[in-house]
Amino acid sequence: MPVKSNSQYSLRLNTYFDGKGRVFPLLSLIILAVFTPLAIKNLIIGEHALGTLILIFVCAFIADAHALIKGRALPIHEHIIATLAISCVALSLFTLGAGTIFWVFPVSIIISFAFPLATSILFNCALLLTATTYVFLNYDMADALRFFFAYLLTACSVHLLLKHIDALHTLLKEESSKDALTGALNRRQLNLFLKDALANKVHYHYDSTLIMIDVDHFKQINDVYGHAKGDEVLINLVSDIREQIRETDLLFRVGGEEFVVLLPNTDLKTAQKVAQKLRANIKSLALLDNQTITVSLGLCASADDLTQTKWMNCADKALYAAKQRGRDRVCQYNLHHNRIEDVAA
Ligand SMILES: Nc1nc2c(ncn2[C@@H]2O[C@H](COP(=O)(O)OP(=O)(O)OP(=O)(O)O)[C@@H](O)[C@H]2O)c(=O)[nH]1
Repeated sequence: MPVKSNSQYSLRLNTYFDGKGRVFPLLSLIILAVFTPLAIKNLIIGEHALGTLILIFVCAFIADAHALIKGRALPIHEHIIATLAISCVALSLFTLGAGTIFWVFPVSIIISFAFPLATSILFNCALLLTATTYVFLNYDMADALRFFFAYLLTACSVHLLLKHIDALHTLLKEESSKDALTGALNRRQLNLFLKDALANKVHYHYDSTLIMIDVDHFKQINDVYGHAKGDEVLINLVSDIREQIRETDLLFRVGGEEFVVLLPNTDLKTAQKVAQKLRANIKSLALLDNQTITVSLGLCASADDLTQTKWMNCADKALYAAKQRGRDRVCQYNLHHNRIEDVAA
């Protein structure tokens, strides 16, 4: 199994772990500080079942938070933790009485903040039904309805707030991953994906190839047609490259008119064909009225003992050679012989 094979549109987003996951460890500290003394108090006053249940809930929450911080799989399923939380509230209501009803609200908020949406809705409904039933059985219908709507209002407000935070988080993550002009991925993303590609090579022997692309004489295009036209050329170039490559290939903008295409699980031979196809296609595009646009390309395939920096440097050297040898061509860095070779058209 490769480490990652994300399409560039999915990026490396995981809202639950990136967004709510950040709240989870902090929440676990608050839970530890508030609920541990409460559990001990219950054990001291003889409410052993309740005290023990609260302690189990705290331990389960801390165990998951710890795993999350360490980047490991969560040892306790979220449904178990949410069930423990609701059981604590239900047991305290039915053993200690109505005064403990106030715990319903923080527990509802903890469930909403800590767990994914489906779990949050499911367990909030369960908590709402349990607590409303308690109020109805011990008071009257009017109080039960009052409680029902107060809870509903709280849960819906928290849900709306979280939805808004999630949307902002996703937007922020997308914006910080992409180049604002062309929408190609940025250099930060490149470093992450290079790391994955090299790990795939070492652990699973999957070859990946880097293609570095630089527009020829781009300064001249800016000088003759203006900066705005230059921008338009870059935007069209990116959308054309995207059309030519596979969904799983990744396109990055690493400089003004310099781009990198990372072809995961692709050997050098296939990458040579892709590079020549990109070069020929860009040349055939009518991006400017009276002038053909050409690009130079440098290739380098992954290897076991390669670092990210060396990989980029070798592709860059191949690109530089393509420029030196007359532009509008593809060169590759041969890591076995440490030399740069022309790639036949
Ligand atoms: N329109 C536009 N131009 C940019 C952008 N970023 C960088 N440039 C321009 O790209 C040009 C790059 O010029 P050079 O590095 O000299 O390279 P070149 O003219 O393409 O020449 P070779 O690469 O040697 O073929 C510079 O004039 C930069 O101002 C951008 O976002 N938009």
